Amino acid sequence: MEPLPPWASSSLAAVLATALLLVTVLRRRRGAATRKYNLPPGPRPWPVIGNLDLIGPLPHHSARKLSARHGPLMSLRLGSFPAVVASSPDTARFFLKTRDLAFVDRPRTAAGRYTTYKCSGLFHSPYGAYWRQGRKLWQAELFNARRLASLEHVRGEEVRSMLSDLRAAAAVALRERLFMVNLNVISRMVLGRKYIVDGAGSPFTPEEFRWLIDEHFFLNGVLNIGDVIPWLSWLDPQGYVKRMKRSAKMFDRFLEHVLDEHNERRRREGEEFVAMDMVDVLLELADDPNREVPIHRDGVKGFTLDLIGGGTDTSAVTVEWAMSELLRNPDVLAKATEELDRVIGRDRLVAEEDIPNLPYMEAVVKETMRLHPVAPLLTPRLSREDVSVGGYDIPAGTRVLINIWAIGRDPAVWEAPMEFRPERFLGGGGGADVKGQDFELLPFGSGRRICPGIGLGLKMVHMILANLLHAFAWRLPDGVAAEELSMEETFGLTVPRRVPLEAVAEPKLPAHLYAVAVP
Ligand code: HEM
Repeated sequence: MEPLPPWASSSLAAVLATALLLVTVLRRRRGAATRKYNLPPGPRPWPVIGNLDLIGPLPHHSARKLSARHGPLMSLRLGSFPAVVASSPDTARFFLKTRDLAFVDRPRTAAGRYTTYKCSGLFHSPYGAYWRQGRKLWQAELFNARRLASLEHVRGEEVRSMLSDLRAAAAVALRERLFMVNLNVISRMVLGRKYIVDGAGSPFTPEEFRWLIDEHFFLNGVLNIGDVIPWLSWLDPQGYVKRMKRSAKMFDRFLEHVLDEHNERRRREGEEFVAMDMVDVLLELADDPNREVPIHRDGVKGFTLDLIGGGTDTSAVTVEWAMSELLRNPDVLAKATEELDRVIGRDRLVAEEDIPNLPYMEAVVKETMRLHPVAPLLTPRLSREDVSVGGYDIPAGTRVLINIWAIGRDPAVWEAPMEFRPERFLGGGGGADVKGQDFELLPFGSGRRICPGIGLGLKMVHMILANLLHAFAWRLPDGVAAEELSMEETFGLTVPRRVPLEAVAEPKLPAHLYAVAVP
């Protein structure tokens, strides 16, 4: 047996070893277990831990290696639960389109229970009337085209503010800037102001708030042993549940403060009240007595957390990967810059309405999402019923992982897949799209659970990346050769670079374009 992966502490390893021994002995006594289902091929599982020993710190890499041996539809056992991994466009299509409804549920996790009000946001919500209503409301009320357009000035102002800050810096660690610009945009769109910067009246200092957000992201991305081996959950061997309860309590204090402030304005303004941000909209929706399923205060807080969680890290991580690839591929960087000079000129910044006129930039974003999807295994689905495919059975209760990272690097699907070549998306209609219809490129997922923030996410990534390239000439710091730039990843709720990218930015536009007055 291989050594246990890093998620296993030594006390946990001792508990598991004892349990493993017991279960093995009991099994021998009972005789070989009868196999009811004809599962897809996969590695033989151990009692108790299943195949957890084969999952390393980068699960999408481990799964790809295993799939190369067992095939594009592979069985695994994750602790107590059966799982399948799809790693070809055809198998992805089967789960996300052909039988989407059978695989639309989510596994229950401690993070959903403790960090988002017993799964009252969309992300962790089980399939059912509450989730269906939530999706409709996101589409119709929060992310409709009119609302997104009406908040364009917020995105523009915050991007400008980031450019202004960058102008004062020489070598920059981009990640923090990218995280902050996205958080500021989301805060203003969702909460009405930038609580992390402008903490006035907030229960936390900006530093505490920043810590809280990091903790929330971290805890939503961990592999919590109690989720896969439920009878060990009472032990909380990694201490994650304790941390989840603590951060949830702190976040709740913050969200209560936000909701109180919003309700206070509604009371004060009475008939004159107009919803200014998404929390206002959510509170109005929660007040509607004709809702199919009531939205309680916890629901408003759960959706708000989803908006902050979904909208911050995803776009920041994508832009950091794009900048890394561009700095490693100077010819691609030169072509993207040339397009910006030609289409925008040097006397203004890039606006959202310019994006459709920048096909090379769009191709750079697609190519980044092919090689560096922020959620390489999408987010786990759960089968709601027994399903058969290609002569194999997938029992109800199976976790489904779609390895879009492996699909993006499959030589059977992509020519020279390891090369960063945006040109593959040019000509002939732009090649595959990212909106869930082309199963070789699924950075936002597909089907009923497709990312509901796709419109905002794409706007943010394009606006930030295009303006970074337009406003500055970029290079790696002295002594760092392009071909030596590390492209290692680290796994969590998203998959960012292991080592944050550092680069040197030299302003190239007239000084007045960097001047801002942001509220
Ligand atoms: C570059 C930006 C983004 C990327 C790459 C991305 C990617 C994803 C992916 C892969 C999923 C899982 C889809 C599936 O299981 O099939 C997802 C779900 C989700 N995303 Fe995004 N996302 C982005 C931006 C956003 C934004 C801006 C928001 C909201 C402000 C958001 C909110 C959500 C939510 C709430 C879900 C869960 C939906 C559900 O389970 O019904 N995302 N996203």
